[in-house]
Amino acid sequence: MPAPAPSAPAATPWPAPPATGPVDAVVRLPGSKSVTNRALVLAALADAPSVVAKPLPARDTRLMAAALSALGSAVDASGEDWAVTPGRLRGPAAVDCGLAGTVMRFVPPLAALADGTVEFDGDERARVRPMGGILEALRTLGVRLEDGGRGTLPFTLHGQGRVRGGEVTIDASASSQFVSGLLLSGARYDEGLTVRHAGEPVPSLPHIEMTVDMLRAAGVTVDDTTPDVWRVEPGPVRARDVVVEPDLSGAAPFLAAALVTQGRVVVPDWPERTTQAGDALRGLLTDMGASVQLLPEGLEVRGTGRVFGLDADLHDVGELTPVLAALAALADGPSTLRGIGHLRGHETDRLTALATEINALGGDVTETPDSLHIRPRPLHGGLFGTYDDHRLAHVGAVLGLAVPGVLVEDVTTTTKTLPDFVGLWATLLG
Ligand SMILES: O=C(O)C1=C[C@@H](OP(=O)(O)O)[C@@H](O)[C@H](O)C1
Ligand SMILES: C=C(OP(=O)(O)O)C(=O)O
Repeated sequence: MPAPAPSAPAATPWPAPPATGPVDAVVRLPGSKSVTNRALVLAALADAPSVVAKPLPARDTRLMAAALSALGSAVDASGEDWAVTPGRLRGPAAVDCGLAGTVMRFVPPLAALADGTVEFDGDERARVRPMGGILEALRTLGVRLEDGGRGTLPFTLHGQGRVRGGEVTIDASASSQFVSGLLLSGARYDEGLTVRHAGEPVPSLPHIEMTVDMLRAAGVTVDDTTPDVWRVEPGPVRARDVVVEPDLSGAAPFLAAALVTQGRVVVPDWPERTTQAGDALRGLLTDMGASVQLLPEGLEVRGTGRVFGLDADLHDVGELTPVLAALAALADGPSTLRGIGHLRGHETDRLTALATEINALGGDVTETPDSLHIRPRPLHGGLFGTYDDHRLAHVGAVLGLAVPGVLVEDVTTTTKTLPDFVGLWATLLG
């Protein structure tokens, strides 16, 4: 087993800058994590070389590039666009998943096609993220795996160079990434793959739609006509150059700043149509009182002076919860964010982390197993814990716009999905 990364020395807390007036900024965001990591996996499985243009150059995507390189592809991630030349999938290899759900759920089904042993591990916190759906499915498909009976990282996978495929039934209520991961590699299994979900509803369905869309664009036949059943036919994955859309979920803290400061923020290149969960921000921020317009120059969000409380089911777009919770804590009225029990298996238990940290600044947040109730109260400064979670750092930054003295415990957690959050935040504030 590769040794887990040594724990980093304690970070120096980052003083979240208070806004001195309404923000008025154009914020250009790097590529979507979800699109980049799907594009990289598909490029490594493809029948010829391809280019992933405008990828996200951040920790999660660099870990994906490293994993695919370790398994036999040539991934040149040295430039602005990344070139992928697929190679014969092979072990022995060691895959560091970091804290990336996309790496820990998308790479094992691909590694099952490799010839040789592949060892998977990740950060300490990655070792408690749910993996059951992927590990059980691979075992059902005849892939030999050793996980010490834990059902989580670390584990060793013994690839045989091929997977017969067929049909698996899994419980994907903990993460849509179980389904996405299996579908992404399924066309390369001898008989293709049918994935059936049995259990509580699958979260983050737009992310599965993104997987299906990107597979179809690569020439794979996918049937998703029956709810909770997805079928990928066996066949080649066609090489195709992809231009990655900006990361719309990563836009959340910047757009939130427009509401908090009664300012204006424009995010260029916001796609007219997309499967990214972050697109739901248009409706959600409107519900919270913003004026939101898709203009030729990008998505424009203006604060109107009011921040309404929000009552919303975020089951499909859970990754937006942290920043919406920050806004809710600063709103004019109470909020209920529902359908988000699965966030307890994200980078950290986000429901407990959000309640604990907002309350530590004087807030009034209560959690149920799958929701947060947020009643705004005057907040005060203090240390805002980040739990290695990029989106918790975003929350500290948004609160810090309105509350003097917020210290974000470890702002470097943001490098999971943004190479330079602090720099972009400084641009935002002028
Ligand atoms: O497939 C993806 O790219 C993602 C799926 C979602 O995961 P869950 O279904 O585990 O929530 C989302 O929260 C995560 O940020 C990215
Ligand atoms: C849940 C998230 O990430 P991951 O891809 O690691 O699951 C997230 O980015 O909010």
